[in-house]
Amino acid sequence: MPTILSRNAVSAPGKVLLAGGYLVLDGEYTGLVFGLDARIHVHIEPLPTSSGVALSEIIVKSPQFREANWEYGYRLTEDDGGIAVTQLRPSADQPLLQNPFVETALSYALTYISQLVPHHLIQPASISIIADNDYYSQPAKKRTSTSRFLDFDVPLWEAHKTGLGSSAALVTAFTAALLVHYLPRDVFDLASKEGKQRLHNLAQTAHCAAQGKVGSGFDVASAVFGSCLYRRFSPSLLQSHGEPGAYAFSSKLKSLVEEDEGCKWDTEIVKSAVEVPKELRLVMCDVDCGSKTPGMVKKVLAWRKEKPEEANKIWNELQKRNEGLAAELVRLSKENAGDYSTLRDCIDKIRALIREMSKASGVPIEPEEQSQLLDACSRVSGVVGGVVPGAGGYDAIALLVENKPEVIENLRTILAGWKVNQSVDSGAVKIGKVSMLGVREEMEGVRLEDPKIYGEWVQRL
Ligand SMILES: Nc1ncnc2c1ncn2[C@@H]1O[C@H](COP(=O)(O)OP(=O)(O)OP(=O)(O)O)[C@@H](O)[C@H]1O
Ligand SMILES: C[C@@](O)(CCOP(=O)(O)O)CC(=O)O
Repeated sequence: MPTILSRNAVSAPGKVLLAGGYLVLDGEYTGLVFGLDARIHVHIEPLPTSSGVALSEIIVKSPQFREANWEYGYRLTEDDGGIAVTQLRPSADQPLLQNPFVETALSYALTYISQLVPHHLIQPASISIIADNDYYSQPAKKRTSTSRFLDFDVPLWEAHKTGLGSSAALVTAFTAALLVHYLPRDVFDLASKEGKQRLHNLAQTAHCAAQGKVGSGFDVASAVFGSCLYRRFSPSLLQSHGEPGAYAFSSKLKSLVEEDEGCKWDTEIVKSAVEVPKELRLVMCDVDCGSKTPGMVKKVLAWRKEKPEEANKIWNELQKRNEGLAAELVRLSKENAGDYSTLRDCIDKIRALIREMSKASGVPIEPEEQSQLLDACSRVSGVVGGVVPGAGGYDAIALLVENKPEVIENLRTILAGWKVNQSVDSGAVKIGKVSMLGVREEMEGVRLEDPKIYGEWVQRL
């Protein structure tokens, strides 16, 4: 039996953008983002060459899902082009199922690593991705399981994602696991401020490349740093580093990660501005309808470009109310006042402005059906209030509630029979069920994990 030299495991939290959706795309504004205690975990261990794999091969799998195995060959390219990653076909008769987030994160991380250690030290590895259950609406048959990590027993593309930011948490944890695995601690230390900053820069760059667009990056920032008040980086930072295999890509990526001259990241992360009083908790509810966020973003930005005065008046007022919400949460955390009337008023004013933006832009950010759901929840004793998080639409609601079992139970009763009707373009009506997720806010960002917690999910070689 080959000796396993070293195992490493890292996890990164999911996210909820409680305030600042759309505004956070513009560096003039901020977003209030909370990390969640639903994490994406990545376990990595050496793949002994005695297991019959090629000298430069990395195997990635998501054992909770079917057909979720990806095998990659990797090689150093010429002209400083970095590490080229090629997905290997398991067998001639099997289709090649790609995972752009895994493949891109692998290529970017190995390219950066190859700048810091000799190529021959980048040995074969086996990587397992394991997700906490709330990232996907688990099918009823799996609901009763007491296992911390469910076997979803479906391919990934059949899993209903719940909007907790799986790709951002995945790319962050995956990138961190590779850096921890291949770099000595005196070169990269995940626990250090510098280490987290370099991870942030690399994960943001890889995540944007994998998704093919440069969003605000709030989700990767909260995956790295945890709950924070977030101001985005300048999109121009990611305009000139090229792609793996291109001339000098490797040096450009290293400069971007290590913030050499001309590559300074202007992201602002303020942790102290974000707290939830210990008497309250965040409750996330998944609505299994679904809105197309990219289309909504495009339409809102088009409205702002066409009517800048109208839009900026709403956005500037929203920014003030969002800052007020964050400040009230911090005040309540310090004073333990127990009087949530001001907090409820902050939430109500933010919702009114979001509805005004919905009407002005013609985008259903807080559609009537979601307003009715939020109002019904807010009438439950102990519920302070709630919003449509992030881009809004029909996907989800986020509530701030008193952390008492009876409040959660009363809320669950209201939600059990609730249906959200979403009119779709064809005129049909999609009916969405509402389910309360088990997640709550968590302040901590990316962290090392004890590999033992994965038990049978990591098949020992
Ligand atoms: N457990 C997993 N294992 C491997 N890849 C995963 C896993 N979970 C998510 N992914 C990858 O992330 C992609 C989802 O990213 P996408 O940008 O579509 O949604 P998202 O906004 O990140 O998701 P969410 O709905 O969780 O907020 C999946 O298509 C898959 O490639
Ligand atoms: C609309 C936007 O501001 C937030 C989207 O948030 P979410 O993916 O709906 O949680 C887009 C972005 O910030 O990238």
